[in-house]
Parts: sequence; structure tokens; C-alpha cells
Amino acid sequence: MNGTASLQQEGCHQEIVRLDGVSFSYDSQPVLQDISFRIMERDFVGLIGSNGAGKTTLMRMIVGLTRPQKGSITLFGTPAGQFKDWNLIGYVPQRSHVNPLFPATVREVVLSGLYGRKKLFRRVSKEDASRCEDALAALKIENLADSRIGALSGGQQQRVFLARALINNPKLLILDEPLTGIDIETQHNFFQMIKHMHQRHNITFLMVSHDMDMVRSYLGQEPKERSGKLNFYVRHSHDLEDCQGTDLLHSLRKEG
Ligand SMILES: Nc1ncnc2c1ncn2[C@@H]1O[C@H](COP(=O)(O)OP(=O)(O)OP(=O)(O)O)[C@@H](O)[C@H]1O
Repeated sequence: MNGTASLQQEGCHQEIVRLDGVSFSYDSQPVLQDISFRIMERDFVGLIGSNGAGKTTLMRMIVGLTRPQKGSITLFGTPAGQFKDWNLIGYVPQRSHVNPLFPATVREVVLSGLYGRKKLFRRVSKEDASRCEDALAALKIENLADSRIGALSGGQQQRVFLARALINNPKLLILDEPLTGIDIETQHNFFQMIKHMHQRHNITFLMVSHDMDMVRSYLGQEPKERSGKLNFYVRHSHDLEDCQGTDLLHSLRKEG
């Protein structure tokens, strides 16, 4: 094997998330107990569990919004407390109803993904504007760019939030019940799009879903691991010749 190939192979097995003995309680109510799990680069992880099993709490911990009370989380090889490359992680939280009067346009919502944690007001550079156009095109919502987000359907809003998460070209995409509350056909199209991103691009997924049929059809019948009330279904998409990093937005756009 030549040097480049071995580097590529190593790159494709990078550990993206590691949970070691993670526990969490709200007041005295234990929600997560001693959860250990690893997500490797290019895994697609479906996280399944009953209502109240702690799925959202776990996602929030991985994106740094909540800290574990016991155990540790490692992101891209760095302890979560010291992790700074938040652009590597895209997060689409559980869909909440967008106020129909909310004044931001689709373009503004997608651009806000670039400013994330910095909370800086800054002028939109040419490069930012171009990334935004790429993200809109990848999700096929260019025609909605100037619409108010509150005026869109649930499925269209989901696309906007996914575009917002993709604008930084993340390596890990975390989706909390992205299929809830949208019609079957849109759900199907959305899932196809996510599968395409997993199979064709160097991107790792962690997705909470209640739709067992869709999860099983892609990730298999049995969970790879169970931890407490959580079941982790996993499919790895490792394919050596496919392993170079791609600019996801550019290539999605090219493929149309
Ligand atoms: N901020 C909070 N304060 C107190 N309890 C909370 C808080 N957030 C969640 N809980 C409780 O913690 C438990 C786990 O909640 P979480 O939202 O993580 O579960 P989930 O698996 O995502 O559930 P669902 O499938 O219903 O979305 C629930 O019993 C919930 O009521």
C-alpha cells in the first residue's frame, strides 16, 4: 500500500465521538446511566429509544450544551471541555414550531449557521454569501431564499435547518428527529438525501428517529449496541477509493 492510501485509510477510521461511562440526572431523576459508545468516521448511527429515554439530553451533551455529571466525552480526539472546532459539527435540534411571524428570511437563517457560537455581528463576505448559495442549492431551496421562514411548510423548514447545519461543511451531522411532523413523501425524500450524503460524501451521522421502518431499512434489523434504554443502530460506509475529503456543498450542487 502506498503512503497516500494508508493515510486515507487511517483518516477514514478517525474516532469522531467517544462516550465513556456518561451519566446524567435532572435533579434527582436519573436520565442517562453509564453510557459508553464510539462513533467512527463515516458511521451512520441511528439512536432509538422510548420517549424520555434521554436521547435529546445525549445529543445536547455531544454538542456541548450540557455537561455529563459522570464519565467523559471526547470529540475528534479532544476532551469535550477543551474542544473548539465546533464548525466540524452540524446540529439540527428537534423541530420546534417556527412562529409564523418570525421575521428572518431563509437566507438569513442559513447564514446564521456561519456565525454560530461566535455571536459576532459581521458583514457577509463574498465567501460567506457563496457558501450560503451552495447550501441553498444543495437542499434545492434557492427559490425560497427571500421567503420568511415562518411562512414555509414543515418540510421546507426542515430543509432550511439542514442547509444551516451544512453551511460549514461539517464532518459530523447530528439530527434530532428530523422526520417528525412532515408528510410521508417529504420524509422519504429527506431520508434519501441524508443517505446520499452518507454514501457519497465523507460525512458521519448521528440521528434520532422514531421511524423504525426507515431506520431498519438502512441500518439493519438489530442494534449494534444497547445501553440502558438506548439502542444504537449503526451502518459504516467505508469505501477506500471514496475516502478523500469532499466539499459536500460543492459536490451536492454539481450532482444536482
Ligand atoms: N430541562 C429539564 N429539566 C428537567 N427534566 C428534564 C429536562 N429536559 C428533559 N427532562 C426529562 O429528562 C428525561 C429525558 O428527556 P429527553 O428529552 O432527553 O428524552 P428523549 O429520549 O429525547 O425523549 P423524546 O423521545 O420524548 O423526545 C425526560 O423524562 C424529561 O422529562
